[in-house]
Amino acid sequence: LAAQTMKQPLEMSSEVYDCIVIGAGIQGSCTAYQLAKNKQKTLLLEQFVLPHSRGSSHGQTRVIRKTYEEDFYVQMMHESYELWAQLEREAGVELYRRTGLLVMGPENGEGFSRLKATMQRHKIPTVFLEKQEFSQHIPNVNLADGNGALIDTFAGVLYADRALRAVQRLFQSCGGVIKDGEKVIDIRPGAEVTVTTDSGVYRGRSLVITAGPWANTLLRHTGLQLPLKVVKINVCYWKEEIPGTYSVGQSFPCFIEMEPKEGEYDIYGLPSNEYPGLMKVCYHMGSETEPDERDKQTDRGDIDILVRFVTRCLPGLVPVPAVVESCMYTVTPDHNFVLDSHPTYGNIIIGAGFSGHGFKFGPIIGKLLSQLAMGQVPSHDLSPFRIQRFQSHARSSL
Ligand SMILES: Cc1cc2nc3c(=O)[nH]c(=O)nc-3n(C[C@H](O)[C@H](O)[C@H](O)COP(=O)(O)OP(=O)(O)OC[C@H]3O[C@@H](n4cnc5c(N)ncnc54)[C@H](O)[C@@H]3O)c2cc1C
Ligand SMILES: O=C(O)[C@@H]1CCCCN1
Repeated sequence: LAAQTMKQPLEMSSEVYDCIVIGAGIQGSCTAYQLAKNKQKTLLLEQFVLPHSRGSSHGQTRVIRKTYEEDFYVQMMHESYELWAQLEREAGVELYRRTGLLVMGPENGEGFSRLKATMQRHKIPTVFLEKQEFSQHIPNVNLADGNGALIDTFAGVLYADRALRAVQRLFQSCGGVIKDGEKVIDIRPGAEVTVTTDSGVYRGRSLVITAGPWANTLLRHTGLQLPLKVVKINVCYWKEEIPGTYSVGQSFPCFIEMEPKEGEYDIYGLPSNEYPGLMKVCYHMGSETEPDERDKQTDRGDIDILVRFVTRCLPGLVPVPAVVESCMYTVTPDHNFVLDSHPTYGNIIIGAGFSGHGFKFGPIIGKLLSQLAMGQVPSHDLSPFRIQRFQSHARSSL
């Protein structure tokens, strides 16, 4: 009996991978695919059995847009759109549906003005709507007094779950190995990084950590902690009084309401599509949570804000959420991503802190992290995403 219950030592695989990627969310899966495409022998490790709904990449839809205030995001999105189209061709599935994105925000506010200026500077196809023509273009939406409105005409919806599956399949078809249901429990840095899971030991010449809400849990093994806040998002679906009013079929766009009230975060919505008769409208922030105990977080303050917004602005919806699902954001202090090598170990690459807006960048982030892992010069300027910025932030606030 004693022999039966005795734990076997974990076996070290004789194989040395060019790269090991931890975390098979959208960022890790896209990175692994780029590496395999570049003939790198790549292992993708995932703690849960795939597919799962415990991280940040599950659910049927995400917004894709170029509507950003910052030039660097617009520049990355130019290429990301091309890479999504390439993925659609390679996988033979539709991943993007063009719907347009309506942005409403305080007309003379800083954020909305900056957004308008960036759109014009980059010549993004945009329609600027005057107050008096708004309801003719966008029926069943009340534009708040003092708000301006614009439409990014190439924005739309990404089919998220389908995209994740497609990328993982493409990775495997290039010879990549996925081991799911294997949780990484230790990382030993070195010229060859040793990664221990609950069922095996693996070695890689480089390591990419794309662990979403668990980034800091893993980084602890490397002596690094980032200022990341994990929040639970209540993903709310609202019933249409008349089914189809806000649907993709009726060409209703995605929308963002910037800063609905001073001190509040954005509210955004996607046309009804995945659940016929239900429209997704969410608050762009949530309450802090432990990633392993997400559903212990039961704060509904965000839902109260949404009920007020829906009542005021979307009169064709029943102002009580009909379905509430859960997801998590991993938020940095400036809401910009972390895309960098580890400050001490150059062959450990980190993709983290996607702050609730990273899905649309998946393919370009995959390309950039794979370039870092292969020791190449990244093809976009990564200075806004450096870990170093947090140190100067801390110092300047002293
Ligand atoms: C409600 C909601 C709405 C959003 N809307 C949009 C949108 O409209 N547009 C947009 O662009 N973005 C949007 N986002 C953001 C986007 O979905 C995320 O930025 C993106 O999914 C982050 O992906 P990730 O791969 O970093 O994280 P994750 O998907 O969480 O992947 C990390 C993976 O690492 C695994 N892992 C962690 N620890 C270990 C370990 N020890 N061993 C093995 N595996 C491990 C996890 O299980 C997980 O699968 C939204 C997010 C949410 C939650
Ligand atoms: O990334 C996006 O586009 C969505 C909508 C706006 C808020 C963040 N999430």
